[in-house]
Amino acid sequence: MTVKYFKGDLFKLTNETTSSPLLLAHSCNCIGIWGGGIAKQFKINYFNSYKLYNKYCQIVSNPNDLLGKSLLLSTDENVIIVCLFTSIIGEENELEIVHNTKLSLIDLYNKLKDPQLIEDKKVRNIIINYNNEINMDISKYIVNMPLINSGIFGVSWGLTEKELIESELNCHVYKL
Ligand SMILES: Nc1ncnc2c1ncn2[C@@H]1O[C@H](COP(=O)(O)OP(=O)(O)OC[C@H]2O[C@H](OP(=O)(O)O)[C@H](O)[C@@H]2O)[C@@H](O)[C@H]1O
Repeated sequence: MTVKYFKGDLFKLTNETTSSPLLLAHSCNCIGIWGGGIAKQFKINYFNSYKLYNKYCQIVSNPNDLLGKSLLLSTDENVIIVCLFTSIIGEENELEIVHNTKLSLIDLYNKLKDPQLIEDKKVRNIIINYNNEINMDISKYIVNMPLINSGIFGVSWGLTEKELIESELNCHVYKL
């Protein structure tokens, strides 16, 4: 679908009011660490959500099972954090990470379309209510993100961008 670019810090969005639920997405490893890059900022800003993510990763016996999946986390604010599990811990090659990105975007789309798949109860209710408002038109959602995969995961942006364009989601990309 569409990819639009904006200049600046992703977190500045949290000062604005939006008509749709505020989704802030980032690529995550599958071992429960938000240790560097923008993930570290998520950990500082939303520590309770970090604990949910960490616990979720610990419960899974094999981190491979998370690859290509998404996880929606509630926050204490009006923000939903979207984790895209695109790499276990950054050791895969670019094409593998990009493939996992494609799958995790499909998983996110499916969760928005069918909120019963959403693990977090608070998020599930927000999505159910908004879906009623928009008559299940998932194109009304905006997935806000930085240049995912292009920092610590080392993937050329063009490869990730192609997957965003080919996905069924509208993405807004914030570029520092
Ligand atoms: N506030 C902000 N607003 C907008 N853009 C911002 C920003 N802050 C940074 N950026 C940019 O955001 C892009 C992505 O760069 P990042 O390196 O973060 O992410 P990535 O997707 O390559 O990698 C994921 C793994 O990084 C961590 O790894 P560890 O835990 O240390 O293992 C995680 O946990 C994952 O596992 C780069 O263009 C940064 O300039």
